[in-house]
Amino acid sequence: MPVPYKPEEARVPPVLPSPLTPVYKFKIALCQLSVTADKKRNIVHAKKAIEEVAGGGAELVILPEIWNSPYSNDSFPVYAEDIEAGGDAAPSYSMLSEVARSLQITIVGGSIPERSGDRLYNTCCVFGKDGSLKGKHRKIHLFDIDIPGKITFKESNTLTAGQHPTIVDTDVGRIGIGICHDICFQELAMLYAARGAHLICYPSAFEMTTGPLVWELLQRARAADNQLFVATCSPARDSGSGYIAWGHSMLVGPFGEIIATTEHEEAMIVEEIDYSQIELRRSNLPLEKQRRGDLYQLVDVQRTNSH
Ligand SMILES: NC(=O)CC(=O)C(=O)O
Repeated sequence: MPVPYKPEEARVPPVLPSPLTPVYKFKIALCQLSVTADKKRNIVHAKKAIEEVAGGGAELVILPEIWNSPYSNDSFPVYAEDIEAGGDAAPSYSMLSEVARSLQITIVGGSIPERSGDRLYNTCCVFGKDGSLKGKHRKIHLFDIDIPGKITFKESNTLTAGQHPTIVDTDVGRIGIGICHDICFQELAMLYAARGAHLICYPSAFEMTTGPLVWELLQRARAADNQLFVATCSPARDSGSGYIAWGHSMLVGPFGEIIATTEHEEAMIVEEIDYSQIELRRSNLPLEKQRRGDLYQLVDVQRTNSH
């Protein structure tokens, strides 16, 4: 006898009730920053950029992956900050907290190398309008790649992978966080959607081989498959650096449509997000109801384990 299909059973319900009404508009900013080997300059530069976009009305600001340091295994240990210690041990982290508080905005603080005991992580901190740390995402999927003649890079030579998905309730909606290579894993985005995310932010640094191939494709797929907003933010391209970023930071809507994008130079985008588009898309094309939970299921392993 086939098991009867009940769509409501296939859905992993959100952990928390959604904090927002379905209609909610605000401005998001993507700061595609130039990054140098001078950490102090990078911090001052990022602060200025955040002030500039907040002046343009941004209530949520996203920075790039590894914005305070060159993207290299040699640099990660040198530029790493002890986020738990804070203060002088974490100047990039402290600046973000302070500027979120003084400007009363939410910041998805890109990522920085984090030192915790004898381990290093690639870590994104999310700050609320009061400057408090709302969430900390350690990159779950490390970027190890070997395409001979094109790119060979192994983050796992120095970094340890994070162990937890990160979803944060903020004044500008429920936000799932991934860092760059995390975008390649659809299950993570599905999990965030199932937990009620309105937006997934991926601070990123795609490079010159993967960038032209899959960067736009992955962002649009994550947004369209899950019918939510996706925002990415890359460093600006520096052709003289050891790791050359693709750039092309992007905001994608729940139809998979590109709302705004940069080229590869330093650039700031300030653009409106309207969360009512999520409801509209989901009523136009109710993927959640059409999903065949009798044939396949998303398993939320950590929720399952903790219950
Ligand atoms: N920094 C990264 O994780 C880069 C990446 O994922 C890529 O494909 O490029």
